Amino acid sequence: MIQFDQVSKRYPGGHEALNKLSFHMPPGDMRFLTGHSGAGKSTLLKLIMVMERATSGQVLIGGRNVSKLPARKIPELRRDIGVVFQNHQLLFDRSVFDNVALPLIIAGYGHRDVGRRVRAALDKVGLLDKEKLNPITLSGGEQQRVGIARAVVNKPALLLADEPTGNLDPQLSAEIMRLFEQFNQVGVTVLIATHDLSLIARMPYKLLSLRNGQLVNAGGGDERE
Ligand SMILES: Nc1ncnc2c1ncn2[C@@H]1O[C@H](COP(=O)(O)OP(=O)(O)OP(=O)(O)O)[C@@H](O)[C@H]1O
Repeated sequence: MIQFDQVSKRYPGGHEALNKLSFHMPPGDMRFLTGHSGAGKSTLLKLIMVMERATSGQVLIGGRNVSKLPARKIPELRRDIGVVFQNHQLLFDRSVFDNVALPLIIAGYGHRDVGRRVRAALDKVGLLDKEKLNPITLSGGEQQRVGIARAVVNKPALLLADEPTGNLDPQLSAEIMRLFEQFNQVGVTVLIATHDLSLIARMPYKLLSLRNGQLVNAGGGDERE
């Protein structure tokens, strides 16, 4: 599903954020991406979403080499990738329903399909009864669940998350992780960048650990094994 071959990323200004990174994550896998602040976690996720381009090496997503993907093909790729951010980036001038519906409306789904899919996504994250509310009235954990519903409403094969529990207490963080596990159990490939080592210590998933732009567990194995 995700394959990096000797991928380096140098930002303008000369900083090398990633250095000859190689790993393979098969479809249906769930992994945590860890590393110190500035290690390159967000850069790695941005290369998968083609928000940034590799300076050298190849990034393959679902067998497609996205390093050279023409700009006009990027929206099609992104439709198959759900993304969850730490600050969830919800729009506070519209309802929970409308926030979750946004990716479907952009993709051109009809009214009936939108309603069906949005309610299915809200049901999965336990927020079906909150669809009419403005997300500003929800708790931090609930807002993050709206963000997750929006990320999965398109039924993406790949779900990426960048510090999705950064603002949440340990109990809410564990609930959010359980949601990611549920999506993984139905076949979604899941990659979660996190600083929260205590949260993931008891979870049975492999780590991709970065240090200064390099994998410290090269080959994609689990450094805890
Ligand atoms: N647009 C950019 N221009 C220049 N340098 C950048 C840019 N984005 C990131 N960097 C640099 O690349 C390195 C890796 O950054 P990145 O955001 O990938 O790290 P991270 O592991 O996600 O860190 P954090 O946990 O703090 O979010 C850092 O040194 C950062 O300053």
